[in-house]
Amino acid sequence: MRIDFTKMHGLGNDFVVLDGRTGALPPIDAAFAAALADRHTGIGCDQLIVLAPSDLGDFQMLIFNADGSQVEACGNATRAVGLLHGRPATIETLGGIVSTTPTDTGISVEMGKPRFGWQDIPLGYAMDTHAMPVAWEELVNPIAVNVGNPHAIFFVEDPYRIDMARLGPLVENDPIFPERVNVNVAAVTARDAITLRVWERGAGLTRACGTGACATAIGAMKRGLVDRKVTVTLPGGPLTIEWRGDDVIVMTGPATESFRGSFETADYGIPDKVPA
Ligand SMILES: N[C@@H](CCC[C@H](N)C(=O)O)C(=O)O
Repeated sequence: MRIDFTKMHGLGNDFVVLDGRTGALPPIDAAFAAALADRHTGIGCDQLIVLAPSDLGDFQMLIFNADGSQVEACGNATRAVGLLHGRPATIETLGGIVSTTPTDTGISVEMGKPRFGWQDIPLGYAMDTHAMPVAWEELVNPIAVNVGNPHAIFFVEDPYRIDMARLGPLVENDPIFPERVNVNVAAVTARDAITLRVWERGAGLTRACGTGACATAIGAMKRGLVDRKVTVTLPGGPLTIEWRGDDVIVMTGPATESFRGSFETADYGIPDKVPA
């Protein structure tokens, strides 16, 4: 079976998008997602995005990390899919309903409301996620913010001096985070500016992470370090994040289509059979 795909990115965080809104796709499992995402033997991407019909929104967006794990939210992919759709959309995700609107300055996304609180950890007690008394070498005292998916945010002097390739996986896979976690290292440089690098759960160091930018901005606001609207600059470029008075996070930034193509499912070990 031949399947069309669109290769897209948001600030260099790249996606393969499969559109199953009108025609059926074969079942997508973790092995298929990881095979497509492989940069040497597949198409290559940080996340595989699958669009499907929805009863709750205009359509549904399924998100798979490069390691094949299925996750709840992806900010950059939401902008990319908003661009693909070409007009305002409400999108069902595992993390909730998000909505996208094309604007003069890019695609704007209402990401929903952040969640904090207490996290039950496998050590037999609950921990306040606003200021977790834990450390991984120089990464200390994170705030954990859930914006559909889970993030730990560490405020540091210079994110580019942190050895993310070594410390990222240590934090991501620590049993204190039962669902694993996205690891953000951030420096507040002004009341409206943050510099950020993200080690993504299931994908490693990416050029940008939209939900990471949202969670980090909210974490900094919660700690009183910045105002309610900030520019978060990632290695791939800037995003604007606003925490509105109604508690909803709004992210605005660019999205780009790189190219379109098609592949044979048999080349990825997928049987030539579409569910009825
Ligand atoms: N790149 C994304 C986040 C993708 C999911 C994340 N790695 C997770 O496991 O939660 C973004 O732009 O938000």
